[in-house]
Amino acid sequence: MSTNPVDAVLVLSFGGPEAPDEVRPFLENVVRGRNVPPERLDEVEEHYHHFGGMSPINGLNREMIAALRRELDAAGYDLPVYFGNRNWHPFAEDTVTEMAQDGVRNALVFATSAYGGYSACRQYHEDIARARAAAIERLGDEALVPDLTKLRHFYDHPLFVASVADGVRAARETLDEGHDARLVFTAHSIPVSADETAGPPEEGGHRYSRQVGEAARLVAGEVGVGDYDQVWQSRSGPPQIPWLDPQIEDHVEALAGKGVTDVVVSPVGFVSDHVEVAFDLDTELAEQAGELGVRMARAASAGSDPRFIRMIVELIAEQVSGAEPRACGTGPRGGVGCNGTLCAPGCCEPPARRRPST
Ligand SMILES: CC1=C(CCC(=O)O)c2cc3nc(cc4[nH]c(cc5[nH]c(cc1n2)c(C)c5CCC(=O)O)c(CCC(=O)O)c4C)C(CCC(=O)O)=C3C
Ligand SMILES: [Fe+2]
Repeated sequence: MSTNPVDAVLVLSFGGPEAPDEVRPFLENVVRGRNVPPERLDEVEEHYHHFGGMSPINGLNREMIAALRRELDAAGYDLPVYFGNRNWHPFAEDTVTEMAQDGVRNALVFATSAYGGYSACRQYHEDIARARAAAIERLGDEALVPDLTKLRHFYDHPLFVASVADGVRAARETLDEGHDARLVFTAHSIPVSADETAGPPEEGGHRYSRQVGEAARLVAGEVGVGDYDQVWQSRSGPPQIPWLDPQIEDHVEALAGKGVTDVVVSPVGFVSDHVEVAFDLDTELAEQAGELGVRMARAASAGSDPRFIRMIVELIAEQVSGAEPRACGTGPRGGVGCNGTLCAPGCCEPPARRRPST
């Protein structure tokens, strides 16, 4: 923890290309050092070109930041909000250097993921450490570079749950048979081995899938649906490596086979309608559903709801003024670390780098 008062907020996200010639270099950044086959990359490149080489993610994050600035002002917090990414401009390295030059000493980091796990949490701690190291190298003085404390997981925050639930309610209204529609929650699949090591070792793993499951349960409860499904999407990596299943496309096919005609799909695993949502669900899955004769309504993700922005302010208040964390679930929670230290020792070990167990 820093001894300086909190003097800024950094919104840290995944990043996405904003022009056709940025797509390939962006993808190379995403998969650097990972086991993603080139054919998969070619396929994903096409998803981005489907939208003119432009991911909506940066624009959506800029809108989120503008709303957060207004909400912080309204709550009486005089904190500038910065924007940095893992995989594309504005890179976190450049933003943290700029923060140092602006005299920021102690910032809170809101990472755009609700969950634990290597991809959803630990990698953001790594981004923070890398960005600070770059700024220290460029400025030649560690004392100039701000301390950065990542805010906690928020998958069970009542305002997150309420935002996702409202999306489900609105989607249901667009279907004639909406109230009988099958409710399906979806989140990004990860390798089974990564889920096994998600969370601190003493917790026994599976923090990511347990938190996603809990978020789905809480949202279903809020909209009064007892019977729902929670599945996975956007699998990559070689087919012989197991990832969390079922995939949503297989699941919708199975539902159609059972005679289901109406489906509401809620992307509870994501905070905004970026390419994973706009292509994998709104384009590909919607087309498949149409061919199967299934009417599909995609629920909005949480990030577009004003209560989501109020939630970010509450997470900030937890750190600035010791406000009591609000949570409506019973699952494991973590996410907080300063300057890239992990939530707990050995938390969310990436499987590929795990030491041999002999
Ligand atoms: C858990 C999780 C989240 C949710 C948490 C969070 O939001 O942070 C997430 C979000 C996102 N994933 C995104 C895009 C991509 N993810 C990829 C690849 C991968 N994702 C993984 C996991 C996750 N991903 C994993 C285990 C891989 C395999 C390679 C690796 O281990 O890294 C690839 C490479 C090609 C492919 O394999 O599909 C792309 C292009 C975008 C941006 C979309 C846009 O540009 O609008 C966003 C928000
Ligand atoms: Fe991803």
